[in-house]
Amino acid sequence: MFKNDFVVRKDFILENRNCENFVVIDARGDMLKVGDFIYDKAVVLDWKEFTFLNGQDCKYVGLPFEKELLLEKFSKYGINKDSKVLVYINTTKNCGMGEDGRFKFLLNFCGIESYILDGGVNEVLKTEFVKEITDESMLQKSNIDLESPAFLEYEKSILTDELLNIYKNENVKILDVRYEEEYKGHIIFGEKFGGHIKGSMSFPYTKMYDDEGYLLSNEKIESLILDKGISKEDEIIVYCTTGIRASIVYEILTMLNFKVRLYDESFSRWCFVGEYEV
Ligand SMILES: O=S(=O)([O-])[S-]
Repeated sequence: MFKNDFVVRKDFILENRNCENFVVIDARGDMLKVGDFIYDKAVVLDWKEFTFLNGQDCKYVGLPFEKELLLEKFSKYGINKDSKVLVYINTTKNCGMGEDGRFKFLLNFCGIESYILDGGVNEVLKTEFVKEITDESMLQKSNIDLESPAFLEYEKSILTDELLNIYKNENVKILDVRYEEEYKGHIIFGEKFGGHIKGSMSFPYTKMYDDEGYLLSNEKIESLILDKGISKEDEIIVYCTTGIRASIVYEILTMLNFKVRLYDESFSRWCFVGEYEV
């Protein structure tokens, strides 16, 4: 079992259910469909609403908006600085893509206390506080913002220009966390080319989970990273296609005290400007 104060299971829901400032996000967003079950008091959110998506040749695509704007967007859903937020998605077995990590990343950035539900929807179902989406009117489409600029946040993220300067350094370890077939050249999510950043190593985010979609233990995940020849002194850069899968890897490796930054412009942008290989 993965142990961290910010990775919780169903008991956390039961303990906090009646707290006024407790908000549960179902991060499946636009992927939800009729017949799905959600936590009965869940706020359904889609990561795209909180992410810059409108850059030419994918420039800055995947970066968050600036903090004040994110706070304004979250506040429309009853989430503010005093909230205690739990995020869940489908387990990886059912195609969860790390959206829980993405929201945690964004909420941390805004200074909002946030937690990831290990086991995702499985754990929600165990609480029995669920409701079924019975018709289309219960589904909402996310409000995509194509006007606001990206926030170029350097502390947790690395931008393309810096990565171009350091990606060949020996102590910089770049992890491609997409599916292995994408690393090997298969295009699933529309990047310009197949393949991976030259010199990067494949570490599909799904490796962090067991068959039921629960995170492996701290020791197991740590040894998967150490086995790649990466130490706690190395600088790790994680990337995927738009920064979603990489966000959950970023969050978990940060909890394990690795030095990690997120390349959220991702392989989509790298294809236009950087060296790649198949
Ligand atoms: O998860 S993703 O951003 O690579 S589509």
